Amino acid sequence: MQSLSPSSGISLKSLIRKTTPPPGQTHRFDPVRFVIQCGHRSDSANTSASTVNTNGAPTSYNFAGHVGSSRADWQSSCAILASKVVSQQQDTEKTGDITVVNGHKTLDLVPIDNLPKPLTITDLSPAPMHGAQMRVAYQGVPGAYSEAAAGKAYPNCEAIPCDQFEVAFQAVELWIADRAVLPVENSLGGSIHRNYDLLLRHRLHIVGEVQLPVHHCLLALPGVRKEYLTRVISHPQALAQCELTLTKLGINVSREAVDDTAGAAEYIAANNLRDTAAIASARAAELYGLQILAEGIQDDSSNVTRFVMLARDPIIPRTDRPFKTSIVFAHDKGTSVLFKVLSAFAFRNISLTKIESRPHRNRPIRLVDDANVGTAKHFEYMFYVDFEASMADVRAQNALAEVQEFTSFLRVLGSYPMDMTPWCPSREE
Ligand SMILES: O=C(O)C(=O)C[C@]1(C(=O)O)C=C[C@@H](O)C=C1
Repeated sequence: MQSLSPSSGISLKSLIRKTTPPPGQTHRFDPVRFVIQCGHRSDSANTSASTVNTNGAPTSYNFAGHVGSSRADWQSSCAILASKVVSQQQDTEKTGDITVVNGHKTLDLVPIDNLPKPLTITDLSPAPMHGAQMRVAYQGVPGAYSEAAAGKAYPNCEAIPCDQFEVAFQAVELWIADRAVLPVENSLGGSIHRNYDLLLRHRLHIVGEVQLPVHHCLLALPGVRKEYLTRVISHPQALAQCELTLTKLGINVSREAVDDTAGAAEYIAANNLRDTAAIASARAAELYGLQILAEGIQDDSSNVTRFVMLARDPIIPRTDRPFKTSIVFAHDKGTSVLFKVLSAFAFRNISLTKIESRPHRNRPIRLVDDANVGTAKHFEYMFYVDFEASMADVRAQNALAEVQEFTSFLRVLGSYPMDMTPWCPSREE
């Protein structure tokens, strides 16, 4: 990955040069790719979601939905799935430059001049850039874990800092970046809900995943001691991941949320704050001239954040290595469909690796009237499921053909190689 140390001084203005996209590609995104609007059908066979990518090459997922044995057999064999809905953590909704979670106060970050500045919404004029080097958008400033994830996903990339997740999505859509690398879940802090919502709102495709061991440090200005601290600032996920350890260290001062971990370090350095510590990476300490007061302060030594890589076009799914597929679906009749959908995977021995539910923003409430007892108000959800199979695998195609029967909306977010990096939790990124 290209270094974003202060000496490199990449200016974001240079990222927005006016060039045209490569031949055969356009700025427009095909909203139908991998989106299947479906109704109920009695026959499940030969349903095909055939689409064309922007290079003109057909990308087709054929859902031939054949169910090989009786429904009663598989319904009983997968009954265990019914209780497996994952509980959710707090939302990390971002608004503008500032994050507010659980009443944490927010801060305005004062940037340091010689580091690349995060893209803002106003930088996003549709002015594409397409060079030989992969440009990868991430949320945060240099030294953020997301920057390390971008480097792990694309080792020789030019990492482009963005001030919001939304901006990273748009940077790819507008050809300012070739890929975005964004966190979706952490082993301690849970899901990054904002990115689930954005995955649905935008038309990018998941083309890969990286799992990054996250090794947090407590950083302060040189000479500052723990006793001087009146507050600890960081990304809300990082605060959540270190809560118990901070208490054990006797640091019972206020916690305040900012947009990203490295941004917290930058803020302390830029404002010469001697009463404030940041939770961030050792690389952030180096970049912003802070000392490490404590290392490895995450509540679990094997703390891992999973990031997804996003692109304008999907990759061709394969079967010669482990693949994962991510889908999102909803149903007009609410959550009763969930068990049926999950059983389509259980029946075919396809393991699920993640289930997430988010409010159905277009139709958040469903009213069910009963003349005798009144009106029930059910909340409506979008369900996100990751499963361990490639879309090139006939089992996955059959499972999705069946899912399509049970759902009113189904979209394949991507089918991509699983991160199979050998387990090395103590390694610092
Ligand atoms: O703030 C950062 O450094 C980030 O990259 C963001 C983020 C997150 O969104 O969860 C990524 C990894 C860590 O889990 C903590 C924070």
